Parts: sequence; structure tokens; C-alpha cells
Amino acid sequence: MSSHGAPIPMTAHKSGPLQGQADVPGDKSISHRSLILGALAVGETKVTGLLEGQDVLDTAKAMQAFGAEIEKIDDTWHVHGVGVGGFAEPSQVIDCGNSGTGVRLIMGAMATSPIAATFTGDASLNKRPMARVTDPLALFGARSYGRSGGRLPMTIVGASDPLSVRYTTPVPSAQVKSAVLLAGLNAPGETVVIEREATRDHSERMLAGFGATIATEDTAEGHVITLQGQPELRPQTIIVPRDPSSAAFPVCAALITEGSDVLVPNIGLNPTRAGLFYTLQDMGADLTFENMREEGGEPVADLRAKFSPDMQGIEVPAERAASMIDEYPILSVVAAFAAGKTHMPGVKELRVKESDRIDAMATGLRAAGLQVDEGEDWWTVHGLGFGNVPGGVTAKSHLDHRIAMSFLILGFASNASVSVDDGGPIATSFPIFESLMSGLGARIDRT
Ligand SMILES: O=C(O)C1=C[C@@H](OP(=O)(O)O)[C@@H](O)[C@H](O)C1
Ligand SMILES: C=C(OP(=O)(O)O)C(=O)O
Repeated sequence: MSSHGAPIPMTAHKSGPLQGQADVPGDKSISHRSLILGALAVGETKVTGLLEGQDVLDTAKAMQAFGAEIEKIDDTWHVHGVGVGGFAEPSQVIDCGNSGTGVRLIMGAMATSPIAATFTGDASLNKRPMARVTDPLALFGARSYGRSGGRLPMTIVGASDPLSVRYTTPVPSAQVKSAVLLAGLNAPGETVVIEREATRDHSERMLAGFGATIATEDTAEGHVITLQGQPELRPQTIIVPRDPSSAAFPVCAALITEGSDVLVPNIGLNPTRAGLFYTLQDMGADLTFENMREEGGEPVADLRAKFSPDMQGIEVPAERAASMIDEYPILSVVAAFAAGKTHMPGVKELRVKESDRIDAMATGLRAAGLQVDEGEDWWTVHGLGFGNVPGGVTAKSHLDHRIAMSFLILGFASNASVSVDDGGPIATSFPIFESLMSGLGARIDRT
């Protein structure tokens, strides 16, 4: 089932060449944060380039439920914030749909205000672990009442007299880090988050942009982030860069589809996000970064990807995992068309995303003719080389946009067409995926 309606089966057929320019939508992580920090600032934040995917629209609705006024005029989203500590208690259940980022960041943002809120989501989100967020929020004094195993639906009762917190994240997660930092905004004194492996740093960059005092330091303990509580956040004008995690799909499609040459302009290349592109280059992909520049405090480049029939399987460095965590499903498809093994260690987190992404991809790839080996925190795809991938499978998308898009791209280059049982979830992060890919010359239809 799609998150909001009947399943939408889709089929991708052998395609090529893919050619032209792919204008992918705005960055999902930055879009969520623009709305949440805009809601916590005093005055009007203006956002252009916002991703209008369902995940982000659900966060906009949630911010309205907490008292922010949000309207879209022409291409600009206007967020009238209520200030740190100014959230109202919502009168309705907050439905975050399919979005782990939405629910976890919003729980953090409300956990140090004297209000209660009940959160729910779709069948995928309601299976995902929330204790990773509610454990640190309890240190501030917030209480949570959820289903067994720390699952949604869940009510959070915010702390009326929040404590200040120093917390080491037990898993590499920007969502956990961000939830703690957002809670720290309305706590007195300093909030300190320590991560052993650096994860995407959009919250830190944007908090600084809104005028919070925040510092990061690399020490023997790890990456240490210190935030001064109870600032007055100043409203900002934000131009959201295009999403590298969405760019990954046309880039990888071009690499494996005969004769392709695709330009994907204006892609955010924050080093905490760009791991996939370096991995593809290590595999021998014809992928170049053109016109490197800085925009709105984030590094940006135009990506050019050309058909690369001679890619080799590699050992993907485990320490790169956080910087490409959402890209492993599509990397596994590219790996199928490379020669030899691609081994991907250090990726346990893939098992608690919108689906168990190792299991979802391994099952579909095996049915499509590949050998895939897996353990709890690693997997290996045995590449067959270009022209040798059978395909001819209907894969389950498990309410997971990245699984659906990855299998469709498999279908552009495999010998027989590939279907997914439900392409509906694609709208959570990449609502224009079908039209964009068709515009490049890909053969994709609803079946
Ligand atoms: O903070 C964010 O915007 C995100 C963090 C990552 O999740 P984790 O924090 O669970 O690793 C990522 O998978 C997700 O798509 C977006
Ligand atoms: C994991 C993802 O999103 P979220 O955790 O926000 O649901 C994703 O977009 O790949």
C-alpha cells in the first residue's frame, strides 16, 4: 500500500540512452529543518526550493498544529515563528506519515515545553524505533508513553522545568543528534551532544544561521557539539539546495544505462552527505563535479554522469557509511552492473529505515538473478557486469521510496523489465521522479 491510498504498481523497461538535464527537488533534510527552525524563530522565515514531498508537507502541517503560521505564496514558503518556548499544545494527533526525520525532530523540538503531543505515522513509521530519541529526551525531563518496544503512536509530555543534558549518541544518527539539539534550545545552560562518527550537520549549520550559539569540536571523545540554551532565533531567508540523495537516482541510472550523458545541476555536496559520489568514482564511474561553489553555507556542484560500462566492485569504507546511508539501495543496483564484489560493511542502521533495506534489496536482487550475501551489519553484491543482469522481477517496495526507485532503475538496464508492487511512496521524497526520468528518456509506466 502507498502511504495515502491504493498501491501504485510501476514497471521500468530497458531504456537508453538517458540524456539531458535532471533538475531534482530540494533537500529533504534541509527542508524539514527550515520549517522547524522557522517555527521556532521570532518573525517571518522565507524558504524557497523547499521539497514539496509528503514527508515535508507533513512537517509543515505539524508546525501549524504547534502554532506556527505557514503559507505558500508563489514559490516561497512563509513561516511565522512562535519563538523558542512558544509552541502551543496541539489539539489533534500529529501524523508524520512516512517520515522518521519529521517525527524525531519534532519530538525533540517540543520535549522541553510544558505541553503534550501524540504522534503517529503510517505502517512503516509505526514500526520504527523511537527509544533512540525518547531516551535522551527523558534526561531533559520529558516523559513518553508509546507502544511496546518504543513504537508510535506515542505521547510525549514535555518537561516543564527542563534540565541541561550532555549526551553521547549510541548510534550514528543525525535524527537523534538533532532531536537533542532542538530540545536543548529551550533548556537552560549548555546542551552537549557527542557523536563517535560525524553525521549530517545541517542542524548545526542552520542553528548557527538562525543566530544560536553552537560550537563543534573534534576531541578524543568524538565529535562534540555544544549549544547554548534559550536563544532568540532570528528569522532567515533560506534557499534550499537540491537533494544529493535524490540526485543519486538519475546519476546512477545514467552510469548503468547504455549511451547516457546526464547533467544534474546545483547539488548540495556537504561532505556529510556526498559519500555515494566518491564511492562511484572509486568504482570507476565517469562522474564529474563541475562548477564547484558555495551557496547558502553549503558546498554545491553540477554533477555530470556518463554511461560507465567498466565499473569494478569495491570495498566501501565503513567510515563512509553515515555520509551515504540513504544511498546504499541504489548503490547495490550499480554494484550489480559492476564487475566483481561490492562489499558494504558498517551499515546496521539500514535495517531500521522505512524498511529493512538490506533485506528488501537483497530479496529483490536475488530474484533478479544476483548473488547477495548479508550479515547483521554488512552485505555483499556479486556484480555480473554490464549486459549480464537478468532482471524480470516484481519487487516489493515495503512502503519505502528508496527501494521503489532503486528497483525501477534496475529495470532501465537489466535484460528484462522490472516492476515494483507500489511506487506510491516515491512521493514522500521525490514526487517528480517518474516525469523526470521519462524526460531523460527512461521507459517507465504504471502497470
Ligand atoms: O537527519 C536527517 O535529516 C536524516 C538522517 C538520516 O537518518 P538517521 O538519523 O536515522 O541516520 C537519514 O537516513 C534520513 O533520511 C534523514
Ligand atoms: C531514511 C529516510 O528518511 P526518514 O528517516 O526521514 O524516514 C530516507 O529518506 O531514506
